[in-house]
Amino acid sequence: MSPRGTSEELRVAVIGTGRMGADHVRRIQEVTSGARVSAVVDLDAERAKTIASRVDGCTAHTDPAAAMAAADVDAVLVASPGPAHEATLLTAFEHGLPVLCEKPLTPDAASALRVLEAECELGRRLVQVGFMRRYDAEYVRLKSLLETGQLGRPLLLHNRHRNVASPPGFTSDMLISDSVAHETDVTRWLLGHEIAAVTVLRPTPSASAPDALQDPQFVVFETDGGAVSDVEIFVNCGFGYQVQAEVVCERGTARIGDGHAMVTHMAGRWGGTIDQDYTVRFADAYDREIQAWVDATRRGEVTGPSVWDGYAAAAVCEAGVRALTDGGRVEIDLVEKPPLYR
Ligand SMILES: NC(=O)c1ccc[n+]([C@@H]2O[C@H](COP(=O)([O-])OP(=O)(O)OC[C@H]3O[C@@H](n4cnc5c(N)ncnc54)[C@H](O)[C@@H]3O)[C@@H](O)[C@H]2O)c1
Ligand SMILES: O[C@H]1[C@H](O)[C@@H](O)[C@H](O)[C@@H](O)[C@H]1O
Repeated sequence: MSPRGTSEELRVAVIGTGRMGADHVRRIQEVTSGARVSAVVDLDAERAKTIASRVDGCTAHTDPAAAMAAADVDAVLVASPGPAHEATLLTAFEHGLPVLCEKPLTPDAASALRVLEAECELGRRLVQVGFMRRYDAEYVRLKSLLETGQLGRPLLLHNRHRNVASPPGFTSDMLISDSVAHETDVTRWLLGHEIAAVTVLRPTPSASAPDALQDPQFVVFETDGGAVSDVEIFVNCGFGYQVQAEVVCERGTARIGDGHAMVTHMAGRWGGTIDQDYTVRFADAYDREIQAWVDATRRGEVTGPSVWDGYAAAAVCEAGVRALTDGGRVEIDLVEKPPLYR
């Protein structure tokens, strides 16, 4: 039963129908069971209308609050840009609507903390944050292996995060706040530690990077559990979308993301293909993430990455941007974890 109690299927309002939002509309309609899109919202009215016209009975809006007030909306999927998330989340709280909020929860620690305080005020979780790597089969296997304890204590985590090319308007700060946001969550989730300090090294930028973009960057996290996690972020690597992780433990190592699913031998060469973007590399993870959210919401539960995870990631990214700008090592000071998230 849906939370508003009127429909067997979860009726979802998708807010922001750009690249991710449009893909999630398709996913909910064609892949996910137990849900349908009943409303879409975009500041661009034409865009909202075009996406709505693909779905029977779906209404188009330009104002998120109007969509959330509609009687045929049980839950909200937020896929607008990060700076718009706080206002939408607070409105969803007023209506008691469960939310799947694309990363980042919000772009900075202060706004993330306001969302956290508002959810604590409600006294129950409503939000799952879209850190979809937690639903990727390879990451899940790596996490399961670490949990068996066979490899011993994790000492180091090496992450590589490469995009073919950065979109227009992508800034040096965004390599951290938009891209490394994923590795802040992966580090916290895989190791079960909070990130206590961050340092960012700046190699000479690639000639392929657009003007003035500091690309690549090398980010080093120190965790409160004594581990070190490093991230190569390179968003104009040109050749493919690559996300890799290797954990070095006391008694062995484990590595994912080599993309060796199929190896071909032909014309004097051997090798395979490399995915070109996240919609392909993480397609299965998005499918599982949205299905898990729909299933939990229909049971009246909230699972997955929480507002606390979103807040911690925002605080680490903010410190990372400061480390990039000012140089040196920046410590992260989180508020005490509220009981709602323990
Ligand atoms: N999990 C992932 O791997 C992943 C991948 C890409 C993007 N994202 C996240 O998804 C979100 C959207 O990214 P995108 O690449 O689709 O962006 P986009 O720019 O393609 O689309 C954003 C859309 O939101 C609309 N919009 C802007 N402000 C709005 C508001 N206040 N209310 C309603 N609509 C509004 C814009 O008109 C646009 O159509 C971001 O938070 C981004 O970080 C996550
Ligand atoms: O917003 C996108 C998205 O989060 C992708 O998963 C990541 O690889 C990109 O670097 C980022 O710009």
